[in-house]
Amino acid sequence: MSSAPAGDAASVPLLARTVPIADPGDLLDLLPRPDVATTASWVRRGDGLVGWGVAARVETSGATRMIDADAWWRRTAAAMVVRDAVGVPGTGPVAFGSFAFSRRSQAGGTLVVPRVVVGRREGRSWLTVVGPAGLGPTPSLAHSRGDVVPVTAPGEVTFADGALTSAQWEEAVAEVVAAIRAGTVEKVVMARDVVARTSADVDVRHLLRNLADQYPTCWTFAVDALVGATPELLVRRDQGLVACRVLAGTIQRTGDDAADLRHAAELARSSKDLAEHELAVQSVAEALGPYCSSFNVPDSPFVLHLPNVMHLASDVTGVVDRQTSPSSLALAAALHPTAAVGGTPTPRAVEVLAESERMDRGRYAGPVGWMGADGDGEWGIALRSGEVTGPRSVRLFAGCGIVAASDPAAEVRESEAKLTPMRSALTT
Ligand SMILES: C=C(O[C@H]1C=CC=C(C(=O)O)[C@@H]1O)C(=O)O
Repeated sequence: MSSAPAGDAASVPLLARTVPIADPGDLLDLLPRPDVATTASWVRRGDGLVGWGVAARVETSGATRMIDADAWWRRTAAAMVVRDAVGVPGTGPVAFGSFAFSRRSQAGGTLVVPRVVVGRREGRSWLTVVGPAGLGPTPSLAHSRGDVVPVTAPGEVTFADGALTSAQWEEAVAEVVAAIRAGTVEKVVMARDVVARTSADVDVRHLLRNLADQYPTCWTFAVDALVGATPELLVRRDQGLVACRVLAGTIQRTGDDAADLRHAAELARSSKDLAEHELAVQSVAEALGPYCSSFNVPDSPFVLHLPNVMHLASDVTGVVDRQTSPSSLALAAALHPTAAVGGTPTPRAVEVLAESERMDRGRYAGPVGWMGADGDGEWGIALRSGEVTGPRSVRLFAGCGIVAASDPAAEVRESEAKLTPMRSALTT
């Protein structure tokens, strides 16, 4: 684990000051600079948090990457001087994080405490500034933004195969279907990657703007060079309540509303998709059970409509157990990987996907989100996302739940539909 600059040995304590501000307009429009490494976002339907600059950060790795980050945050937040004049979830010091899908991945995990965070929740807006403790003027948004660099588009974009061509990936899916039919595993989520190259440098704000405009019901995120708009909430802990939005089972949109409504009804009745969905819901319920004093699992899923696809969705809710009181990140660690991104049974499915995909997923399909000093926070699953791997390159990912009834060619089409958000964020 490595941390900077407010690590354990920091001599000057950090001061986090939160002040109420007038409605600042669109949060994403406030981001002052194009740098992906120092820009943070977690925005849905205009509410959420954006941040920039780095007051403190930690890098973790291995099987304990989330638990180590959680412990670091507890120590770091406890050592901070906090002056919070707003006092709602998301005010005071906040850490944004993203974590690798696999404990074996080089990508490990990161928590970043931005220097500046602007938030909005249900009509209230605030500004938090984190820096070395000392007397200073009341934080102001204009001062905190500094010199604003205009947003730029990435120019010409070309897409190339990642680890596998789509034909090779289709073959790999067929082999996994055969393994499932032979009974060695029940469900495996198979992912693929595509590499985008741009003719101009990637400005993370351009991607965030397009994602938020096109997918307003998703959580538009940027943390440590990982960018996306996910429809799936791994876990939210908010004042003692826990919520998860579980997705599994997908059908593509056609653009014809009447046909899409018919397809939505078919999806809600499809035994293949309902079975796939049930495995995902069960995995969440089993992982959450020990941490909740009570929880509710809906009897049947609803159909979530997105511009590119429709999903079977279930909102699982609960009351967090007061005795253990795990933080939102500890809950994310307990839940990850759900059957919606790993498979069933999870340990075997994760082995199969690691062999079959022929790539390191990096932080795709890992937990991404934010957490406050009290442990409340929101962690999504980093789907419909890409990792900015260089000034002009982005690695895009998409995956599909494979069960015995899956058709490999249809899964290739589904993966293309799931790549659409990031492709069009780059090219629009
Ligand atoms: C793994 C992904 O989607 C998951 C989430 C929703 C529906 C899924 C499905 O129907 O296959 C996947 O389990 C992805 O978008 O990369």
